[in-house]
Amino acid sequence: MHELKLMDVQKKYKEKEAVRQFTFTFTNGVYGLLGENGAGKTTLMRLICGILQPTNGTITCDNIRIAEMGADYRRLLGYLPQDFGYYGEFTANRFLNYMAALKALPADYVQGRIEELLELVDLKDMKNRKLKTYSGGMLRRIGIAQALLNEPEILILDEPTAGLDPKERVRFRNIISSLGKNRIVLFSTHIVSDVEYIADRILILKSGGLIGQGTESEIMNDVKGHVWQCVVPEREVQKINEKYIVSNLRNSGENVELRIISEFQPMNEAKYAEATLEDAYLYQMGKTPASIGGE
Ligand SMILES: Nc1ncnc2c1ncn2[C@@H]1O[C@H](COP(=O)(O)OP(=O)(O)OP(=O)(O)O)[C@@H](O)[C@H]1O
Repeated sequence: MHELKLMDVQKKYKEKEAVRQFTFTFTNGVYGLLGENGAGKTTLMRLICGILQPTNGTITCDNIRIAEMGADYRRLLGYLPQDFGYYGEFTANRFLNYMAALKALPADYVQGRIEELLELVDLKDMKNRKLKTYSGGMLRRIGIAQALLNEPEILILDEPTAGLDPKERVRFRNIISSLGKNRIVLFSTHIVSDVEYIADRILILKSGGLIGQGTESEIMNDVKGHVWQCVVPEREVQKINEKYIVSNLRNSGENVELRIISEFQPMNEAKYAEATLEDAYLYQMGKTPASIGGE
């Protein structure tokens, strides 16, 4: 088992601070990195993969700086970039063989490994079809398969669910869950339900800073008692929206049913409601970025 440690990691692009004071230690398990577009997820992942160098701070694997480990670190790593490129004219089988050659994997190992991976991502029957005929979900699954060719112990997946339909999301979740048992799996998303159930720990990134982290129940605990439901006339909605975090809003005749996140009862008629992970995320997003660290 490896220990991947980020200590006070900062990445600046000229004046833009894309990642700030990021401190966290990863060990085996599935980590869901949640944040809106532009939060710094891709930058953080590229730093972890050694494609970008931090402006400040250190990234170590088992107490050795990853920059010093070079090829030894790359051997541990599997990466699915957000803008994962593929050749439409290649069949899945040919593409995986090509990627295996780029990774300089031994030929006698490759064919068996490709068969295993095609089985894992449920594309065995499609292996001789050209990638240009694949759906978005199938391409993402082939992307995961190529990242797994070298049996990585650290697997980084940048927005692996982008563009997937609900059925494909479920399939993806099942694949990820099975992978987290004996490696570090870090995947990013801006969709709360992607991290539900499958991430052992959730990391919430806002403006480059880690504003919250924990298991799903730890993250939910923070918002418990702060979620309220009430029905108000439509004309009051705008005022409430300006004052509180409104996590949901549903028209009901002349009135509107609101779900409000607030540490205090927002109005006398407001009733306490059961919190969801979406509420917890919005509650955390209300906080300002500051490094809170974590194990
Ligand atoms: N090469 C670059 N030069 C300058 N600014 C950059 C560069 N790459 C990213 N940024 C900026 O850094 C911030 C973080 O970007 P990043 O791509 O890491 O976020 P993200 O959370 O992955 O977002 P998305 O999901 O939209 O890709 C953004 O404000 C982005 O505009």
